Amino acid sequence: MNAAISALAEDRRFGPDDGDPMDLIAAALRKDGYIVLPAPLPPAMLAGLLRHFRSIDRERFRRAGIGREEEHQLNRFVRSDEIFWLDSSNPAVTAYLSWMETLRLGLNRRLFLGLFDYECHYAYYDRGTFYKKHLDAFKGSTNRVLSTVLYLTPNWQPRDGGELAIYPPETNDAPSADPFLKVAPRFGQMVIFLSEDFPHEVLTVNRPRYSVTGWFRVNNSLGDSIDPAL
Ligand SMILES: O=C(O)CCC(=O)C(=O)O
Ligand SMILES: [Fe+2]
Repeated sequence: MNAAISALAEDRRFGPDDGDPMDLIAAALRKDGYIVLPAPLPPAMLAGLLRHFRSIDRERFRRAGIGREEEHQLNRFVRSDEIFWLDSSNPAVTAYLSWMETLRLGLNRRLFLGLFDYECHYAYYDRGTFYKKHLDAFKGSTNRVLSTVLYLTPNWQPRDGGELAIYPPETNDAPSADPFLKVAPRFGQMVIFLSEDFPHEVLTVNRPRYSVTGWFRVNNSLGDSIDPAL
């Protein structure tokens, strides 16, 4: 990854209303297509999110599927996490969504991405679960532009597994390569990457893993069809 940004990110916490960090995030996305931010959010927001996450009954989480709504299917060989879609009914989530909204506007201003909205869910990976190598978006067939993952696993240790392995964009010359980066799902760490460009994989988890996964989307509405669905 971009060494300068990584060093700066280690150094201090990023806040989107901090002019500079927003420039750095935009510059990294433009140049590399991804960025890892070790601790962008205030500790109180992280604590509030984890408290909310843990307060939700496991029965309210759904087995995650793959594919878009109409062809939504469960495939436990591909992914075995459970998810809970978020709305703004909880104060910690509202604070998080408002932080992401500031980021959305800042990135639009700098990168002209035309990001239209942000959708996100909690993801719970129990011991033994994983998400095999996949792309979050296929060119031309989705409105997901940027993927974000915020990790909320307290006291994560390397033996706990569940790293996010990120692969280089696939080309015809090099259809499959090794991952070039493994992101630790360490409490408070966030990764942002171009949804269409980077195949990625959640390695097998050895201890319950908590995260918030989300996507900035563009609005592809044409005529009568509203996409994203409201
Ligand atoms: O939790 C992660 O590290 C990535 C999750 C993911 O790839 C997804 O939900 O699409
Ligand atoms: Fe993904």
